[in-house]
Amino acid sequence: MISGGLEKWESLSLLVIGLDGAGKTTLVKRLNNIDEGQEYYASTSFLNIEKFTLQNKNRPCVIYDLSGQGRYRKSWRDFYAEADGIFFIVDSTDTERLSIVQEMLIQISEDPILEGSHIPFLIIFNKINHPDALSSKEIVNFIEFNDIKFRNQTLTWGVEDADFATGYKVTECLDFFESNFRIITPEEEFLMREKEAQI
Ligand SMILES: Nc1nc2c(ncn2[C@@H]2O[C@H](COP(=O)(O)OP(=O)(O)OP(=O)(O)O)[C@@H](O)[C@H]2O)c(=O)[nH]1
Ligand SMILES: [Mg+2]
Repeated sequence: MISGGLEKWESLSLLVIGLDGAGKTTLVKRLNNIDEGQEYYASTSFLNIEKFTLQNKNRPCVIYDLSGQGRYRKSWRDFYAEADGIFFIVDSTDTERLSIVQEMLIQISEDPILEGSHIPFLIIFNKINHPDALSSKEIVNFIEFNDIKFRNQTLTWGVEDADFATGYKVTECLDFFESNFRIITPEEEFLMREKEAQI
């Protein structure tokens, strides 16, 4: 049965965060190349909003590309509640700031706004083709990813390496989002309410 809930399906929100210089805007630019004719309708120094279309299901998506500069990082959380998925981009060559990356990820995994949330949260090790890049395995170990995952056990965590400058693994990153985002349909909501009433 087609439900009224489909309206919400029409546009998904993808939040892209990570330290300054990680490659967030590069990803957004690349998405626009992939999907020509995208309308650009807002950009400020803190927030760059673009539209693109998820290829597999032809579903429109709004991407929120936030600035990663220190003074803006506290404002990332203002966008968590509305996000259908989050990409956290890491510069794999920026070994000196991996401890800051770890700190930011710990904060996110403990953030009450994301408590109980099931949205996909993909950590992307970008610039992987650069000669100075650490391997994804090395970064996973350094940031103690298992410990981070343990702090929030409902989010749909994932890791991926990528190289947005060349387009390597862009599709895989989007596939992770597309396969794991989840919107509760009115039918599911109805069933959940029924279950609650029975308890
Ligand atoms: N070698 C290499 N360089 C990349 C890659 N992705 C991005 N860059 C470069 O890294 C620099 C920073 O990229 P941006 O996309 O502007 O970084 P950002 O995450 O948007 O940074 P802020 O907006 O400051 O938070 C640019 O010079 C990019 O060209 C990559 O995969 N490989
Ligand atoms: Mg940027």
